[in-house]
Amino acid sequence: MFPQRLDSPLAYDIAKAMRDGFDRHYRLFRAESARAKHRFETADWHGQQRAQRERIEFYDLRVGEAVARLEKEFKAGEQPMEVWHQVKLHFIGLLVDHHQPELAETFFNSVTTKILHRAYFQNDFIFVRPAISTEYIEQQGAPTYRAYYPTPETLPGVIQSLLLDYRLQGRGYANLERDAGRVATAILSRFHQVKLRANFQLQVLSGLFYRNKGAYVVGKIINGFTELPLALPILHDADNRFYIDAVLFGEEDLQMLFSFARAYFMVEMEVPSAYVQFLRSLMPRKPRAEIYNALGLAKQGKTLFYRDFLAHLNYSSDKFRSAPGIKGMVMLVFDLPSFPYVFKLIRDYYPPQKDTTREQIKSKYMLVKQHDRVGRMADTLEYSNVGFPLDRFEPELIEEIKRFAPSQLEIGDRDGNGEMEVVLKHCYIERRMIPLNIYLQEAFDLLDQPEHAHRASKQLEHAVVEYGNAIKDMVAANIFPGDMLWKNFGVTRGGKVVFYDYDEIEYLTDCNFRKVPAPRTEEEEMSGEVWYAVGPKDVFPETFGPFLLGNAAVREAFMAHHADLLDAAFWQSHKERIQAGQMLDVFPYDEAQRFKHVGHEPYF
Ligand SMILES: Nc1ncnc2c1ncn2[C@@H]1O[C@H](COP(=O)(O)OP(=O)(O)OP(=O)(O)O)[C@@H](O)[C@H]1O
Repeated sequence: MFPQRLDSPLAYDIAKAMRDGFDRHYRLFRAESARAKHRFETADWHGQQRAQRERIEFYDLRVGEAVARLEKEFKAGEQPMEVWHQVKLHFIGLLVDHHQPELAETFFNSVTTKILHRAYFQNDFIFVRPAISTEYIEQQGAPTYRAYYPTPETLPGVIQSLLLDYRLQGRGYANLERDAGRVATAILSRFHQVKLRANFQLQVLSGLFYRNKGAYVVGKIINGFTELPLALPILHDADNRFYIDAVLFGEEDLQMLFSFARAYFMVEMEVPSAYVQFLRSLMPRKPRAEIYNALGLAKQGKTLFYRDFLAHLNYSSDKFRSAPGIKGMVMLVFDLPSFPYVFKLIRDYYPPQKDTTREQIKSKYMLVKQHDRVGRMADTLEYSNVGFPLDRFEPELIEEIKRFAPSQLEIGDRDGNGEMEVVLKHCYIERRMIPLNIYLQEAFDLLDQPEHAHRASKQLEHAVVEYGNAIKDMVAANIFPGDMLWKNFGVTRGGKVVFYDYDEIEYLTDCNFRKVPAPRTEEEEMSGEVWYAVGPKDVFPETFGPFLLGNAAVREAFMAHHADLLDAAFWQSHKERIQAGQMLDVFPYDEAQRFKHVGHEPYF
């Protein structure tokens, strides 16, 4: 019910305290993101990763502080409905000229739902959809992007200015002229058969995107009606001078850079919605939720994801079902065929070989969230008490949840609107992929059909090579996947192989990689059992083969490219490298795209 009067000073004070709470959050978030520049300039790679990890916690800390303040100063939880109606309206008023109104609304929802009791948890009090528009928000003197208007002749010079406009301090570019020339050559070779139009221009976001050991210029080239997305990775050479490593062009390359399987960027932004709008023009198929996530604004990502999900439910009629593939021993996984995500519940009981607990599993998922995911570990969104319409579930799936995760399930009319809901106490949501075992099986099936055999053998080889590359990228980032069976990996739309089963994941540096000892007696040799003592963190890489390489074609491809994964020395040497403090680059683009491999010299 819309209040007739806005006359409660208390409601105003509560709204104001909420906005102050949000402003404090964004100030700290932004300051931490801004410090990424200095860490990049000074090659503080460990600091960069630590900050990426720690920034994830900021939101919950600030929500907790705001809740405590509202309870202490205003006894907010005891205020009647009339006051809360007015709080929301005052809050809207306070956001009129705000530069992050969508984030502030989400913050309001987080704080409000923590304070109001479940019976009160009504959509009237929170922002079910945005109240304030994010269109055309501008800050004087701090434009979201910069535009440059070169001709083919001035392009190298313009690119030099474009790079210098980021005002990176430190040891400077090793050879700015060379790099600008290479970038200009790459751009002109993309446009050499087309007429350059009067509006030919480069637009680049005014903040650099920092992650791990890289900083990225992100923008687009416009010519006539064509727009070509562009990104330039800036790295350090051995003398800590900067250089441009490659030019990434087009939506696919940008999607790789912004993949859900990578750590979040640090970007200093006054108006995040304007960044999202610009990035969306580069990757129109990427949901806004994922773009907010990639920018480190995970709570906004979650909010938008849930809104998209509810909208999708309204415009679809299929049913939630158990996900295709081999069932998990610790996770119960389901999906909605028309929706490209899976939902994962932790089971209440695990078979004896899974010596774990709900808390341990959650901590492994948290480890992955905070770690550099190197393009090989899917990000997860974590939800509590999430509701789904009961009539959209296959009855078998409800039975499965009742049987294997009863503690997580509640069925009832939570909103009192006459519609029965399935409420799941805790679940993870992640991008759906094709499980690698299914992908391989499809290839095996086709191998027997002469007209498809060639394509199938290529598919198979690609999958096996990518699988090994995925493991090696994780190794580079100090991750031992634990359970390396095919079924624990998925194939993305872009053909990348990504890991998604985290319950046995360990830091590589915590594992003990060993060779199987030589048998001392004939009985030991013949026993067929593990006769040697095995510590809890011992790993015997040479024993992986029998589980993975039963199929001859798979074995051949694997041994040709990744035989080193079966050798304890390979793992041990990486462990020692990491222990010595070295951090490897895992580039979000193909090795072949790097300038050092691109043969042609610049035109200039
Ligand atoms: N992101 C995903 N996309 C598609 N299918 C998935 C995804 N995540 C999980 N699955 C399916 O659900 C199954 C179980 O998932 P997961 O491996 O996470 O569970 P688990 O209980 O940890 O498995 P395990 O028994 O190997 O420990 C997978 O084998 C796969 O078939």
